[in-house]
Amino acid sequence: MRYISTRGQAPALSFGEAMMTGLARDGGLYVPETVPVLPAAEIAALAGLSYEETAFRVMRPFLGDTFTDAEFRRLIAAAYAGFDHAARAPLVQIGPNHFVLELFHGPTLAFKDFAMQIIGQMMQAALAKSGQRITIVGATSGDTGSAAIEAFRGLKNIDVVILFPHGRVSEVQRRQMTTPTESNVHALAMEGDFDDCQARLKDMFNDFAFRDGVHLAGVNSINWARVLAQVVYYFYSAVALGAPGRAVSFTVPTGNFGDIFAGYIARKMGLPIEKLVIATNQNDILDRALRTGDHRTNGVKPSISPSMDIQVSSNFERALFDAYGRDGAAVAAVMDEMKSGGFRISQGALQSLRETFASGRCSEEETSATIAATLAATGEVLCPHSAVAVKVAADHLGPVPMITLATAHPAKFPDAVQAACGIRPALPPHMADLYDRPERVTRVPNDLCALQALIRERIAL
Ligand SMILES: Cc1ncc(COP(=O)(O)O)c(C=O)c1O
Ligand SMILES: N[C@@H](CCOP(=O)(O)O)C(=O)O
Repeated sequence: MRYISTRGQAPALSFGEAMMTGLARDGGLYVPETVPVLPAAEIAALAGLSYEETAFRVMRPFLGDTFTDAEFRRLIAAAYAGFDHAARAPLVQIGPNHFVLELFHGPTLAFKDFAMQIIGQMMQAALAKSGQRITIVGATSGDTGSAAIEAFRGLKNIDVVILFPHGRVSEVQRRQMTTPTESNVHALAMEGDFDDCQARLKDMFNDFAFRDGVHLAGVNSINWARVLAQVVYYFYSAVALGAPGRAVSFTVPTGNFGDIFAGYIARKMGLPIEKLVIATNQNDILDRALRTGDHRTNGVKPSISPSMDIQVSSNFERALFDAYGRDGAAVAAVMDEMKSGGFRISQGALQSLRETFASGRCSEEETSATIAATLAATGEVLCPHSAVAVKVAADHLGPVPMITLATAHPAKFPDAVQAACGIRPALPPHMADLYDRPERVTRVPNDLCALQALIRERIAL
């Protein structure tokens, strides 16, 4: 199994190399050269298996010889041992043909734990073999950062530096990143929005002297391994509802397009997914792009679903790569246009995207109303991101079961949830004293040189 860049100018890599490399050296994203298809009988055989065994069978074909089977099983067991629900990702029915997949039972209460916990295990195993030391730099709109810190805190051979947009994450998210006491954790509150944080992160990857000097690694969904680990729960939930004998659709609250792209990979692997519905908040570039073909930013507007306050969705590039017939030069050209605000998707590419994806947008008022209505009708308390998806899913219900991804625990966004439905969700016991813990954070400008200097100084400590 080899991985190639969406821009066609970087060397093909093995799984292990792609995981440790992050962004391709031509600025593109790694994708599998070919996606392995699971025969229907193998998908049917997933029925009734544990989440861990499902993860082994779904991810194994992508790994090549990076880990032995026994080693990989051990890493998976360790990754999911800290989840507080036996099912790991339970399905809850909220309507006649509508199910919510709860992805917030991991240690930091967001879906990011599903991938970050296994990446943490895999990277540590790889580093134990190579003896290398790395600097992970991550950009976050709130959830990736805390999940990464949780997965890598206290490790001797890894520093984890997280850039988050100052004032644009919830208080719980911020405290999750600023209260860990381990000296290898560095939380940086940057001026600007998430798109600025992600742009500076990509600048760091594209500065080879810096990248090689600090042994830069990435755990954002830039990293193919992140996307792969998220493919598992599409299989796990669809099979629970009758796949491969019965098709399903998914609605996914979308920001950086990593989660829904994992669903796209599951579909390419043979999982019968009728539609993948992109659900956006008022930062609706992807909904506009799919409806009109015009992929153009109009500025990030802060919302009550802050983790989705994104206009430059990194993984959309991976979808465009397929939609443009895997033509790296064409992808590089549209990504170049993106630097000046946007581009028009070609008719052929748009048609191809529409075969798999549908989309919808949810306003702030609709988000709050959905939290209240879902609680009243079902007893389920949704976080604002999950509510965005439930609203959009409701507009796309059809004959096949709809699975809507609930991506974060409502207690991460207590103010928005309380304002919407009157209930202030409590943090679980392991985080009960979060508001009492001292914070450690550095304010930083949106300036590449200043960031690089600070990171060099920190990792020299
Ligand atoms: C709670 C929550 N929901 C949804 C999303 C969107 O996911 P993605 O960026 O993979 O599209 C994010 C951030 O990524 C998130 O933190
Ligand atoms: N919403 C995300 C943004 C980063 O996404 P990633 O999947 O690329 O890590 C967050 O919570 O940080």
